[in-house]
Amino acid sequence: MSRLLADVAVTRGGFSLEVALTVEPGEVVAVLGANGAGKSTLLGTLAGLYRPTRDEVVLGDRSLAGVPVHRRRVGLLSQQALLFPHLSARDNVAFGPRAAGSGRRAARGTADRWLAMVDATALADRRPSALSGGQAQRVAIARALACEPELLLLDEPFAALDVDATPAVRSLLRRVVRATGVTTLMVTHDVLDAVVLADRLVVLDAGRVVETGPTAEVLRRPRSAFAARVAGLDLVPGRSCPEGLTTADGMLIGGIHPEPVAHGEPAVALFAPASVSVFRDPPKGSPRTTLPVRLAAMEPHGELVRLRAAASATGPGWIDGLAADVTPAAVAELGVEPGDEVFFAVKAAEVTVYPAGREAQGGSALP
Ligand SMILES: Nc1ncnc2c1ncn2[C@@H]1O[C@H](COP(=O)(O)OP(=O)(O)OP(=O)(O)O)[C@@H](O)[C@H]1O
Repeated sequence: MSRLLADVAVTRGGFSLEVALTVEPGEVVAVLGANGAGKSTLLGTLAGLYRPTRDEVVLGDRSLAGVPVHRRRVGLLSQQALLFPHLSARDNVAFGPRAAGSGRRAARGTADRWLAMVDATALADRRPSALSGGQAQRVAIARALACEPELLLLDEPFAALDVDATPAVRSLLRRVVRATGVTTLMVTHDVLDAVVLADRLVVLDAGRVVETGPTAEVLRRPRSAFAARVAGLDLVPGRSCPEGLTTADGMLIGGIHPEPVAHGEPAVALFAPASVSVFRDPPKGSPRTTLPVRLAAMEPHGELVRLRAAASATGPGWIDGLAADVTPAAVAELGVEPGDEVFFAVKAAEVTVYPAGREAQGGSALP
């Protein structure tokens, strides 16, 4: 098992990525971030596909600076299985061991072991055109691992699969990654991938790391707006104050401090959308924090309806994306629809205020 130590900088067109990260031996780290945050660029840089301006990458005891793609011992699995169409599943998996110098029989033996590992023994003689998307991706997993990579890079490995195939391939990938103990970095848009597979999350925003931590910790206590959205929580950035948190534009969000935080320090207020009440008029005499919002969208969310807020033209930008989960009956009673101006209200007892993470302080998550 190998540790990955990476400190890379790369530019693509007008975009710049600067990321330092460590993946411990055998650890699975998921990289999350909005579209265009630089996730694929990071993976491609580690795979050796781009020429970085800073290239300090150490895998195990080897520096990968300037090492070409095929000598890195890095396996890359992308959305599409990208199998060689003219080769059987077995020969696809045997291709890497053959290229690394194994004899034909030995490489086929290796391929058969890996196909068994991904429950694809029965598919060994099939060409890719005779495989379903999920079957092809299982073969692609076997092919990536048959090269015995020291680092496995997964670029949205389930994104091209249909919803029925995804859970089985996801749990299979979890099983083989854990069984092999291969150090793994995975890009995903799906929080479920992160929850099922990843020990730790790294959140990218505009080419920089804005948050990192153990998966459960980041989802329970996100410190960046993106991680909060992924975790299904509302997050308001600001600075800690005795009553809760003050936003950059001076609004007070009443909340409790479950752990000591120095007043005036960068902090985030977190609350669950289900604890937000929605009103057409500002509730009078209420001890709640009341936020004027414009309704951007309404969508089903389990038994509830999720109302998504957009900042009004004159209101603060941090309101954008806040959510309230209310019952269908409440929506009918309110008679609201997208575009309406309404009020979100939340009680101080439902809001927790945490110090903002060190990584987040340099990022865009804070004012
Ligand atoms: N071939 C290219 N030439 C120039 N710029 C590029 C190229 N590919 C990507 N970029 C830019 O690099 C930035 C990061 O792209 P990247 O694909 O790494 O983001 P991402 O986080 O993987 O996004 P997504 O979630 O949409 O896949 C984007 O702003 C994009 O416009």
